[in-house]
Amino acid sequence: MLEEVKKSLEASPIVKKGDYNYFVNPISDGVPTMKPSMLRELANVVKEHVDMDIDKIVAIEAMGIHLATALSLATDIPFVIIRKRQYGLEGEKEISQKTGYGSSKLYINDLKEGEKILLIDDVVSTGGTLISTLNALKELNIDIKAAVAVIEKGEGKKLVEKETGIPIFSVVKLDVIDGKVVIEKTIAD
Ligand SMILES: O=P(O)(O)OC[C@H]1O[C@H](OP(=O)(O)OP(=O)(O)O)[C@H](O)[C@@H]1O
Ligand code: HPA
Repeated sequence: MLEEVKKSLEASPIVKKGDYNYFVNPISDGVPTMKPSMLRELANVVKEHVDMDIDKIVAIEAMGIHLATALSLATDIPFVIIRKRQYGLEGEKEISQKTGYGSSKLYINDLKEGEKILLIDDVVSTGGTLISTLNALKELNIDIKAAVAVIEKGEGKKLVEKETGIPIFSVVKLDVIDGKVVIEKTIAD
């Protein structure tokens, strides 16, 4: 199980973004090409391990979108996207997002108080994105039933859990060591 995912991650090229070692992979970048079998397996793993008694899947642009789409098709649960584009719709909430290599704004729309959601993104690294997003969702009184970062890189997941009190489900834990992706564990181990 997850052999294809592990192989693909271990083959990831590493590029520098300043001092940050950024791995490039179909799950986190759509580059190189994503195989449907790998995307399907990831959606099924999340579906099997996470409580799907929710009203909506919520994805973070950009690289949560294909994961949310696959999960939505596997579960018939609708999804909404936290966008990097501002619409100015009534009730829109702006978030400031900071990663290990950049920052931007995110915009939450179409989530109602008390709605049961699963938040999904591709990677948790420094934890900056999930901390600001989960805290904003909490301020909106959204009922966060689960939070998923398919790939856990480094130690940021623990920080997110400490800062938000929300457990993060991840499928693969990895790090970049000596210019290579090293898999530390997967949910199947
Ligand atoms: O834990 P962190 O250090 O915050 O890193 C994780 C975030 O970094 C990436 O987003 P990014 O905004 O770079 O790009 P994307 O538009 O390609 O998803 C990734 O998709 C996560 O959202
Ligand atoms: N690779 C891909 N996506 C990411 C990374 C990375 O190293 N860090 C945060 N998002």
